[in-house]
Amino acid sequence: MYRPFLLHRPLSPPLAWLGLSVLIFAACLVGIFARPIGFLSVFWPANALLLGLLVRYPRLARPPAWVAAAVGYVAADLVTGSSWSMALWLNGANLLGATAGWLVLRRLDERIRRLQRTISALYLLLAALAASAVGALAGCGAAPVYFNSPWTDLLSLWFSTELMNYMLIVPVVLAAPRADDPPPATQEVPLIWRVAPVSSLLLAEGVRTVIGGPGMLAFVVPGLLWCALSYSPFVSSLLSLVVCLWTMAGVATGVLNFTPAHASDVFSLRVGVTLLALGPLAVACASAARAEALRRLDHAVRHDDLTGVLARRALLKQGDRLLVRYQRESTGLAVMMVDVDHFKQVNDQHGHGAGDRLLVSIAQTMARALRPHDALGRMGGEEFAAVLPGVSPTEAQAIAERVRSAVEQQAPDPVEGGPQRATVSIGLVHSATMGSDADMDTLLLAADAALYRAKAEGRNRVMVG
Ligand SMILES: Nc1nc2c(ncn2[C@@H]2O[C@H](COP(=O)(O)OP(=O)(O)OP(=O)(O)O)[C@@H](O)[C@H]2O)c(=O)[nH]1
Repeated sequence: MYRPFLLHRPLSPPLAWLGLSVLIFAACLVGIFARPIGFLSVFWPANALLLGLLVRYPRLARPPAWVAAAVGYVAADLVTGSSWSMALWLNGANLLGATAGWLVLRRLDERIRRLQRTISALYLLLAALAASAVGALAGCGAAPVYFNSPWTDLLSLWFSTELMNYMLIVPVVLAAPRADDPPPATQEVPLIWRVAPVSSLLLAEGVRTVIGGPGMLAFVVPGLLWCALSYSPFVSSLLSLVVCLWTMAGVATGVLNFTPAHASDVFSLRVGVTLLALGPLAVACASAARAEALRRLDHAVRHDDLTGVLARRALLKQGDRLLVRYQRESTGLAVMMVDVDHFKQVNDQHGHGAGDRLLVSIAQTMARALRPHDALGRMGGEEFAAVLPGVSPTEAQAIAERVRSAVEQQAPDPVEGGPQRATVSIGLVHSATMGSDADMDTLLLAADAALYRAKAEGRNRVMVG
């Protein structure tokens, strides 16, 4: 069964704001302890987490969220020994930066925000640029006051660090799976192909450790692209986060054989590494958009566009599959053909629109009366069919009777002047009575013959073939 990564059931807002405060506090502590003494941290996840959560959960983004985040930020600074004035200045800049990014993303269509559109990566870059620029401009004046360094140094350091954090962390928060996501397409991909993309990343890591030099920064790009084509945007952005942070850590510790010659090269390195992640992110978004379009197309092809039940061909295919399986398991299955009685009169007396509405409501009533694993389809016009797997002939008859009675008792058309009552006639056959070599066509023909008799004997009844 598909397990969501993040909780779907929404927390009550006060609890969510409290959680946000605690999360920001913890994220700041992580950033502070990763911070080289007296200067800003390279890894500062708090702002990107705040931006990601505000965009992902619009219900959270109300004034108390900013207050909660501010409490988390300032508390973390105070417990680690910062002065009040420094805590207020730097965290005011943090909040302003995250707010700028939120303003860019907040009104976008949900699918863009959830990285399921090709354009998502560019919007994310725009938001990250805005957030980093605003945060850096608001905070850089603190450099001469608290760090005894020129404000321009802090401007470039803050901007490049923040750009990296936003570009790497926000996609992970936005694309993390939710409980109501459609289950991922179940393609039968052999294990070796599933692990190959991530293995290629590990290989590239090994190769670039040996070769070194500035070009090694891009050695991981083919692996990241392959991952983006093979995995979800969530997994792919998580891998980009790990690879890019590892790149920075590898350069800082000397494991990756490349040392920036000047201070300005550090800025260039950070921005370059960040932008390396943009390509795979764009590919992951485009690939998610394509997968969704294919899913919709497949759904449209397999379902009847008026009633939403299976289309004829899809029902026959599913019936064939079920027949093979349940004949082997010896319980067999039943097939019923259902035809709406005197439907022509509905069209003639109430109009085609009322006829369409009646077909939709009958399909819904039948779907409710059937069991969840029964297959219901529209064969054409006002004729439906259902395949009932794993039932005895007696159980099948009870289900068919339940369907007939549910339609007879369904509420009248809510539109004034619409049809008040509808009934269906049902022809039913069971595979056990048809011989072991009966295929779907044979069962449908027999069910159709039984339906014909149900009509002949007065309609609104079930006849067993
Ligand atoms: N509104 C609507 N009518 C449809 C649709 N498809 C077929 N029909 C109509 O369904 C009617 C079927 O009529 P008949 O085959 O004579 O059957 P009936 O009136 O239901 O009579 P019995 O089946 O003998 O009870 C025709 O008038 C078709 O035009 C549809 O998608 N929407």
